[in-house]
Amino acid sequence: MTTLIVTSSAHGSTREIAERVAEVLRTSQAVPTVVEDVEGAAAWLATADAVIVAAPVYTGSLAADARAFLDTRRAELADLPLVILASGGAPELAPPVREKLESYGPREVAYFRGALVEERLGRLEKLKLKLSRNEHYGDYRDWDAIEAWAKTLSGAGVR
Ligand SMILES: Cc1cc2nc3c(=O)[nH]c(=O)nc-3n(C[C@H](O)[C@H](O)[C@H](O)COP(=O)(O)O)c2cc1C
Repeated sequence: MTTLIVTSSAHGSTREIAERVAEVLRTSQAVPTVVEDVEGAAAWLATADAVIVAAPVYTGSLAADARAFLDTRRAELADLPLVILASGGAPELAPPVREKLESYGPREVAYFRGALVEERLGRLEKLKLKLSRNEHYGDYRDWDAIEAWAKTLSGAGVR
């Protein structure tokens, strides 16, 4: 039984969340877990017994590459327990984003605040942030909550 965590992470903070979830699954849940960037993840789908897609919200939508993965792999994902973990700067996941993510039929959509480090961003990204009123600079990742959530995943079919 292998769980595949598919991650999209332009600036690395979602990848670190995915790695922490994987560590909890492996060590305290004894679930063999692979973390793969979204570009290389399709090759692992055939060996996966459950899939977690971990991706950030950018300008009001899940990262485009993660959405493309969910769209193009919809048929394969329909046969597997699927969990979506979104991360973002806002305190809550915006309802339209949650609604869109629920449309992929996951067992669960989880949301955790991520990290937004000004020095890592380009000019255009900073401008987009300003325009979308998402300038929540800081590291808001709640590692205790992330680890506690990872321990509940067997309830969502991750074993
Ligand atoms: C250009 C840009 C747009 C963003 N838009 C949103 C948004 O609409 N909603 C939100 O909650 N967070 C938004 N964020 C914050 C990111 O989702 C957050 O910083 C996330 O942790 C980044 O993940 P990463 O380090 O894996 O790239 C945005 C960040 C950037 C750089």
